[in-house]
Amino acid sequence: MTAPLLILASASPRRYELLTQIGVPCRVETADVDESPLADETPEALVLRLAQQKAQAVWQRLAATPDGLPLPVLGADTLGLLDGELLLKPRDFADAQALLRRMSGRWHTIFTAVALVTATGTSVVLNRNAVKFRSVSDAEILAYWRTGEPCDKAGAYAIQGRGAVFVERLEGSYSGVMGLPLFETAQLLAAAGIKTM
Ligand SMILES: Cc1cn([C@H]2C[C@H](O)[C@@H](COP(=O)(O)OP(=O)(O)OP(=O)(O)O)O2)c(=O)[nH]c1=O
Repeated sequence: MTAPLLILASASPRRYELLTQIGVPCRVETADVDESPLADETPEALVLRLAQQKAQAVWQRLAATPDGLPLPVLGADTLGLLDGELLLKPRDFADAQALLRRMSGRWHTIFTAVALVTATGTSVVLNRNAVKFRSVSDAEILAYWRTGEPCDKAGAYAIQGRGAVFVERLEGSYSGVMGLPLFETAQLLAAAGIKTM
Protein backbone atom coordinates (compact mmCIF):
# COMPACT_ATOMS: atom_id res chain seq x y z
CA MET A 1 0.00 0.00 0.00
CA THR A 2 1.24 3.52 -0.84
CA ALA A 3 2.15 5.62 2.19
CA PRO A 4 -0.29 8.50 2.77
CA LEU A 5 0.89 12.00 1.78
CA LEU A 6 -1.99 13.75 3.44
CA ILE A 7 -4.54 13.51 6.21
CA LEU A 8 -8.11 14.04 5.08
CA ALA A 9 -10.11 15.68 7.86
CA SER A 10 -13.46 14.54 6.49
CA ALA A 11 -15.92 11.75 7.11
CA SER A 12 -17.30 12.22 3.59
CA PRO A 13 -16.61 9.14 1.44
CA ARG A 14 -17.04 11.42 -1.62
CA ARG A 15 -14.02 13.51 -0.63
CA TYR A 16 -11.89 10.41 -0.15
CA GLU A 17 -12.96 9.15 -3.60
CA LEU A 18 -12.14 12.50 -5.23
CA LEU A 19 -8.66 12.67 -3.66
CA THR A 20 -8.03 9.11 -4.78
CA GLN A 21 -9.14 10.13 -8.30
CA ILE A 22 -6.21 12.56 -8.54
CA GLY A 23 -3.75 10.02 -7.14
CA VAL A 24 -3.20 11.47 -3.67
CA PRO A 25 -2.96 8.70 -1.08
CA CYS A 26 -4.52 9.89 2.18
CA ARG A 27 -5.55 8.72 5.61
CA VAL A 28 -8.84 9.82 7.17
CA GLU A 29 -8.98 11.45 10.63
CA THR A 30 -12.08 13.35 11.62
CA ALA A 31 -12.96 15.91 14.27
CA ASP A 32 -16.36 17.14 15.39
CA VAL A 33 -16.91 20.76 14.52
CA ASP A 34 -20.07 22.73 15.33
CA GLU A 35 -21.34 23.73 11.87
CA SER A 36 -23.85 26.39 13.01
CA PRO A 37 -23.46 29.82 11.43
CA LEU A 38 -22.40 32.73 13.63
CA ALA A 39 -24.65 35.79 13.86
CA ASP A 40 -24.37 37.90 10.66
CA GLU A 41 -21.86 35.49 9.10
CA THR A 42 -21.98 35.45 5.28
CA PRO A 43 -22.20 32.04 3.53
CA GLU A 44 -18.73 32.58 2.09
CA ALA A 45 -17.29 33.37 5.54
CA LEU A 46 -19.11 30.36 7.04
CA VAL A 47 -17.90 27.81 4.49
CA LEU A 48 -14.33 29.14 4.68
CA ARG A 49 -14.35 29.08 8.47
CA LEU A 50 -15.70 25.52 8.68
CA ALA A 51 -13.18 24.11 6.18
CA GLN A 52 -10.38 25.68 8.23
CA GLN A 53 -11.81 24.56 11.58
CA LYS A 54 -12.17 20.96 10.40
CA ALA A 55 -8.55 20.83 9.20
CA GLN A 56 -7.14 22.74 12.18
CA ALA A 57 -8.98 20.59 14.74
CA VAL A 58 -7.39 17.43 13.30
CA TRP A 59 -3.97 19.09 12.94
CA GLN A 60 -4.03 20.23 16.58
CA ARG A 61 -5.10 16.81 17.84
CA LEU A 62 -2.36 15.03 15.90
CA ALA A 63 0.30 17.63 16.73
CA ALA A 64 -0.39 16.99 20.41
CA THR A 65 0.59 13.31 20.07
CA PRO A 66 4.18 12.17 20.72
CA ASP A 67 4.70 11.27 17.00
CA GLY A 68 5.78 14.80 16.13
CA LEU A 69 4.30 17.02 13.42
CA PRO A 70 1.53 15.38 11.41
CA LEU A 71 1.30 15.18 7.62
CA PRO A 72 -0.50 18.13 5.98
CA VAL A 73 -4.21 18.07 6.86
CA LEU A 74 -6.95 18.86 4.32
CA GLY A 75 -10.47 19.89 5.37
CA ALA A 76 -13.46 20.97 3.29
CA ASP A 77 -16.98 22.24 3.67
CA THR A 78 -19.86 22.47 1.20
CA LEU A 79 -23.06 24.47 1.41
CA GLY A 80 -25.67 25.88 -0.94
CA LEU A 81 -27.35 29.24 -1.26
CA LEU A 82 -30.66 30.28 -2.82
CA ASP A 83 -32.32 33.69 -2.46
CA GLY A 84 -29.84 34.55 0.28
CA GLU A 85 -30.79 31.48 2.34
CA LEU A 86 -28.46 28.58 3.15
CA LEU A 87 -29.13 25.15 1.65
CA LEU A 88 -27.78 22.80 4.32
CA LYS A 89 -28.23 19.07 4.93
CA PRO A 90 -31.96 18.30 5.36
CA ARG A 91 -33.07 17.29 8.87
CA ASP A 92 -36.00 15.17 7.63
CA PHE A 93 -38.31 14.63 4.65
CA ALA A 94 -40.24 17.86 5.23
CA ASP A 95 -36.99 19.81 5.21
CA ALA A 96 -35.71 18.07 2.04
CA GLN A 97 -39.06 18.63 0.34
CA ALA A 98 -39.04 22.34 1.21
CA LEU A 99 -35.45 22.65 -0.10
CA LEU A 100 -36.06 20.76 -3.36
CA ARG A 101 -39.34 22.62 -4.04
CA ARG A 102 -37.48 25.91 -3.74
CA MET A 103 -34.67 24.68 -5.99
CA SER A 104 -37.05 23.31 -8.66
CA GLY A 105 -36.67 25.13 -12.01
CA ARG A 106 -34.11 27.58 -10.61
CA TRP A 107 -30.43 28.36 -10.24
CA HIS A 108 -28.72 27.99 -6.87
CA THR A 109 -25.10 28.38 -5.74
CA ILE A 110 -22.93 25.65 -4.22
CA PHE A 111 -19.87 26.82 -2.33
CA THR A 112 -17.07 24.48 -1.35
CA ALA A 113 -14.10 25.70 0.67
CA VAL A 114 -10.89 23.67 1.01
CA ALA A 115 -8.29 24.31 3.70
CA LEU A 116 -4.81 22.86 4.01
CA VAL A 117 -2.91 23.02 7.30
CA THR A 118 0.84 22.43 7.34
CA ALA A 119 3.65 23.29 9.76
CA THR A 120 3.89 26.70 8.06
CA GLY A 121 0.22 27.66 8.46
CA THR A 122 -3.23 27.36 6.87
CA SER A 123 -4.14 28.04 3.22
CA VAL A 124 -7.74 28.13 2.07
CA VAL A 125 -9.57 28.42 -1.26
CA LEU A 126 -13.21 29.03 -2.12
CA ASN A 127 -14.89 27.31 -5.05
CA ARG A 128 -18.22 28.68 -6.31
CA ASN A 129 -20.65 26.89 -8.63
CA ALA A 130 -23.97 27.88 -10.19
CA VAL A 131 -26.37 24.96 -10.67
CA LYS A 132 -29.70 25.06 -12.55
CA PHE A 133 -32.33 22.49 -11.65
CA ARG A 134 -35.09 21.48 -14.05
CA SER A 135 -38.62 21.50 -12.63
CA VAL A 136 -38.99 18.72 -10.08
CA SER A 137 -42.46 17.42 -9.13
CA ASP A 138 -43.57 16.50 -5.60
CA ALA A 139 -43.82 12.86 -6.69
CA GLU A 140 -40.18 12.95 -7.83
CA ILE A 141 -39.09 14.60 -4.57
CA LEU A 142 -40.76 11.82 -2.58
CA ALA A 143 -39.26 9.09 -4.81
CA TYR A 144 -35.85 10.76 -4.53
CA TRP A 145 -36.08 11.00 -0.74
CA ARG A 146 -36.90 7.28 -0.60
CA THR A 147 -33.62 6.44 -2.35
CA GLY A 148 -31.86 7.70 0.82
CA GLU A 149 -29.53 9.88 -1.23
CA PRO A 150 -30.57 13.41 -0.10
CA CYS A 151 -30.19 12.97 3.65
CA ASP A 152 -26.47 13.71 4.19
CA LYS A 153 -25.98 16.13 1.28
CA ALA A 154 -25.94 19.92 1.32
CA GLY A 155 -29.00 21.08 -0.65
CA ALA A 156 -30.56 17.59 -0.35
CA TYR A 157 -29.12 16.22 -3.60
CA ALA A 158 -26.03 14.50 -4.99
CA ILE A 159 -24.79 15.52 -8.43
CA GLN A 160 -22.76 12.29 -8.52
CA GLY A 161 -25.86 10.18 -7.88
CA ARG A 162 -29.46 10.10 -9.02
CA GLY A 163 -29.69 13.81 -8.29
CA ALA A 164 -27.82 14.31 -11.60
CA VAL A 165 -31.14 14.00 -13.42
CA PHE A 166 -32.25 17.33 -11.90
CA VAL A 167 -29.10 19.21 -12.99
CA GLU A 168 -29.90 20.98 -16.25
CA ARG A 169 -26.83 23.25 -16.24
CA LEU A 170 -23.63 23.65 -14.23
CA GLU A 171 -21.29 26.61 -14.30
CA GLY A 172 -18.36 25.64 -12.15
CA SER A 173 -16.92 22.23 -11.43
CA TYR A 174 -18.57 18.88 -10.91
CA SER A 175 -16.03 17.95 -8.22
CA GLY A 176 -16.69 21.26 -6.42
CA VAL A 177 -20.43 20.53 -6.23
CA MET A 178 -19.64 16.98 -5.07
CA GLY A 179 -17.61 18.35 -2.16
CA LEU A 180 -13.95 18.69 -3.17
CA PRO A 181 -13.00 20.94 -6.12
CA LEU A 182 -10.07 19.10 -7.63
CA PHE A 183 -8.60 22.00 -9.62
CA GLU A 184 -8.32 24.23 -6.54
CA THR A 185 -7.30 21.31 -4.31
CA ALA A 186 -4.43 20.37 -6.64
CA GLN A 187 -3.22 23.98 -6.57
CA LEU A 188 -3.27 24.07 -2.75
CA LEU A 189 -1.43 20.76 -2.61
CA ALA A 190 1.17 21.83 -5.20
CA ALA A 191 1.91 24.98 -3.17
CA ALA A 192 2.64 22.67 -0.22
CA GLY A 193 4.90 20.44 -2.35
CA ILE A 194 2.36 17.62 -2.86
CA LYS A 195 2.27 16.78 -6.57
CA THR A 196 -0.62 15.14 -8.38
CA MET A 197 1.40 14.52 -11.59
C1 LIG B 1 -24.47 19.43 -3.46
C2 LIG B 1 -23.79 18.13 -3.09
C3 LIG B 1 -23.31 17.88 -1.80
N1 LIG B 1 -22.72 16.70 -1.50
C4 LIG B 1 -22.18 16.42 -0.16
C5 LIG B 1 -20.71 16.78 0.00
C6 LIG B 1 -20.55 16.79 1.50
O1 LIG B 1 -20.21 15.46 1.93
C7 LIG B 1 -21.95 17.15 2.00
C8 LIG B 1 -21.92 18.50 2.64
O2 LIG B 1 -21.56 18.34 3.99
P1 LIG B 1 -20.21 18.83 4.65
O3 LIG B 1 -20.55 19.34 6.02
O4 LIG B 1 -19.45 19.74 3.74
O5 LIG B 1 -19.35 17.48 4.77
P2 LIG B 1 -19.66 16.13 5.54
O6 LIG B 1 -20.47 16.38 6.79
O7 LIG B 1 -20.22 15.13 4.56
O8 LIG B 1 -18.21 15.61 5.93
P3 LIG B 1 -17.11 16.33 6.87
O9 LIG B 1 -17.76 17.48 7.61
O10 LIG B 1 -16.61 15.27 7.78
O11 LIG B 1 -16.05 16.81 5.90
O12 LIG B 1 -22.80 17.17 0.85
C9 LIG B 1 -22.58 15.70 -2.45
O13 LIG B 1 -22.05 14.60 -2.15
N2 LIG B 1 -23.05 15.92 -3.71
C10 LIG B 1 -23.67 17.07 -4.09
O14 LIG B 1 -24.07 17.21 -5.27
